[in-house]
Amino acid sequence: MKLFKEMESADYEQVVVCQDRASGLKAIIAIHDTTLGPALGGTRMWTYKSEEEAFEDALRLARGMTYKNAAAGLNLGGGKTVIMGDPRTEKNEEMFRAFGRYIQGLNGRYITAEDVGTTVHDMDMIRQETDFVTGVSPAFGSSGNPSPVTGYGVYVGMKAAAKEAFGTDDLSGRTVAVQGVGNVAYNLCKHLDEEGASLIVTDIHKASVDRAVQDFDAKAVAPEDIYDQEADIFAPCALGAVLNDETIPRLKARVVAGAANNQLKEARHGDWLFESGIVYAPDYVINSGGVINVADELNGYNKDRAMKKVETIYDSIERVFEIASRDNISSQTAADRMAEERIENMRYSRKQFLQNSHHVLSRR
Ligand SMILES: NC(=O)c1ccc[n+]([C@@H]2O[C@H](COP(=O)([O-])OP(=O)(O)OC[C@H]3O[C@@H](n4cnc5c(N)ncnc54)[C@H](O)[C@@H]3O)[C@@H](O)[C@H]2O)c1
Ligand SMILES: CC(C)C[C@H](N)C(=O)O
Repeated sequence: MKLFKEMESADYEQVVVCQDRASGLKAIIAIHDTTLGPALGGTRMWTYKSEEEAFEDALRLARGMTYKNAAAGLNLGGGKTVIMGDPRTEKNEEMFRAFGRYIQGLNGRYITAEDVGTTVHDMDMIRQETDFVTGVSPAFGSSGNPSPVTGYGVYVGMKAAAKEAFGTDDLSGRTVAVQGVGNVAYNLCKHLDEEGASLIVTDIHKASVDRAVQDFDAKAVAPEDIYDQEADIFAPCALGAVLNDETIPRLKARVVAGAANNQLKEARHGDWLFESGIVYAPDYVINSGGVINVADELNGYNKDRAMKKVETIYDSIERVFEIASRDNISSQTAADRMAEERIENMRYSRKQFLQNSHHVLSRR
């Protein structure tokens, strides 16, 4: 990979490579854009096949956070970290503390939180070395694990997408096929089950599938078969790039609405969904509940305030569909326009020099 060329292509600001031999830390912090404020985005720990794959993931996810935070109306830019390693076997306290020190060295340009492979406990270790971490234990006055709130936000956004497709946001009697029943999707399934939806689930970990079958009377299918299910809604809640040349023709669902980041393999797959009449809830809009929740910590966490803001995901999804139908463009392009417009407007309105500018972190 030609790093500078890649950074130039989407105008990334900074990439920080962190290495600590004693703990085994190998981390890449990617900061995409800080026009709106410090870059907030989680830390993913994953067994990447190569360094190149890790860099690509960090860059893509960081850019996604810029759009997510902008579309959610947060005064935050976008960034993300990936740690190379197996989250089940290669974690240790020293690793997260070394990582925390690197974050502290960025002096507030980047704030972290959970993502796939990291937990509240990991954030607590990072917190020992830096002020710039969210999603730590509630005992510290923090919001804790963001996944239940992300799951609730996806549920709220799914209702808005259902309204667009079926004329009603009532999910009772609907069938939802869920790919990956991990932290977020388990919580999503809980809300769907309570509303009376039927669930079809899959996961590469049998224990996760068994839990959903037992708790929600879900039907289990093999990971490869999830795209072919007779369902009203397909909810991708595992990893990215699952909407692609091979899978889109297999979908029977009228709605795609799920938690995973970077669901479209390429931008043209969003156009394809649009042309096929499939209502797609753009990933970074529908899955913004977690970041909305942890961002509230920067003002001193208030759960009611955070949840009220999470409810606005319904309106944001509706707004995206309005723009899409007004301009005859895909929902993904509409969401991008909405986010880019906000960033450009703020870039303009913040152009005056101020000696003591009001910074989100100055309230901490
Ligand atoms: N946790 C959050 O608050 C949050 C916020 C926004 C977005 N997201 C995104 O949502 C997704 C899920 O996050 P999570 O925190 O629930 O992670 P998680 O690791 O708890 O859950 C992901 C699940 O997907 C399963 N999985 C992986 N590959 C699969 C495959 N090919 N087929 C079927 N199942 C597969 C895993 O076994 C796991 O159970 C990720 O893409 C994440 O980036 C999470
Ligand atoms: C809670 C977060 C700051 C990040 C979350 N993993 C996301 O992708 O939105």
